Amino acid sequence: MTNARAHSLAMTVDTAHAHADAVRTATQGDVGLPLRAQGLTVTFGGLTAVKQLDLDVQAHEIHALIGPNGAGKTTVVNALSGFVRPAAGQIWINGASSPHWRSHTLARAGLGRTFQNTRLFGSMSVLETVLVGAHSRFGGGALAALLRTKKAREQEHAAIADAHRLIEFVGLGADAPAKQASALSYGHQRRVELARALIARPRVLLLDEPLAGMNVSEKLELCGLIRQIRESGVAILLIEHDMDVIRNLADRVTVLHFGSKLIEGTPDAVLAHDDVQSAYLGKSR
Ligand SMILES: Nc1ncnc2c1ncn2[C@@H]1O[C@H](COP(=O)(O)OP(=O)(O)OP(=O)(O)O)[C@@H](O)[C@H]1O
Repeated sequence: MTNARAHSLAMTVDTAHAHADAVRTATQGDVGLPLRAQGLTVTFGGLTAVKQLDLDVQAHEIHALIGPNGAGKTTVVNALSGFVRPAAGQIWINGASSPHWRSHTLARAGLGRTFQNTRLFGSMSVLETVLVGAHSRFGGGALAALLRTKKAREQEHAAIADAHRLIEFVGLGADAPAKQASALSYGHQRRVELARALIARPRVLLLDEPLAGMNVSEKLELCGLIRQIRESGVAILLIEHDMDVIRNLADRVTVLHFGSKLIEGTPDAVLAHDDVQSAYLGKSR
């Protein structure tokens, strides 16, 4: 990595520090759940896309968020990850809440995400792309980066070592770090995205349709990887349309319908429920 790139990486960290107080002064939730949302409401003009949603993601669980097209799933993930400002409601990450969550303060509090469509930057290598995700971890700020302090150098070395480890963990080959990320196959790009999210050491990871566009064997492999991520201690909120994947992967399922929670429970119980059959699967009772 060039010095200029290392500096810009560390500079972005300083912005996160500017908002750290918001997290530090946050009210402590009464629970240390990786993620809790209460009364979450998101509006777009006259449309209420998410209504009064209560959602908990427990430690070590894969929690699936399902529902028909337009039910509000992506909007929930966008609100939970600071990309959309909720009209109402409160979000706790690891028991901490803030009235002003932004994506970088959420990341520092322990929340990571991937996107419905891969977002990899033009000419960056896999290693550089993954390192972009590390900025929320760094301390020291812009001055330390400019002065190339010992601490800044140590953090950079630790992040690079972590990036290599994670690139291997997500199943990319030994030659992957130097490759251009955007030139990889679609399935491999999704793995790069996972490594980029994991390097921030999240306690909860929001995955928006991580298996979309994959063939059956790619899906199976990625399901295995998602399980490994859960086993490594990261709780997961997963948006997914494939019911076989839900049955296979999820510990708990929340069904959204017109922005509200229809039902929550185990995959078998939820998918067998009459309301889900009619509302989500389009079957008549
Ligand atoms: N930025 C926006 N501006 C206006 N309306 C929006 C915006 N984003 C989402 N919506 C609307 O909010 C509702 C919920 O959309 P959302 O994308 O969250 O649903 P979804 O359950 O993720 O759907 P899908 O399964 O098709 O991805 C829809 O009616 C959608 O048109």
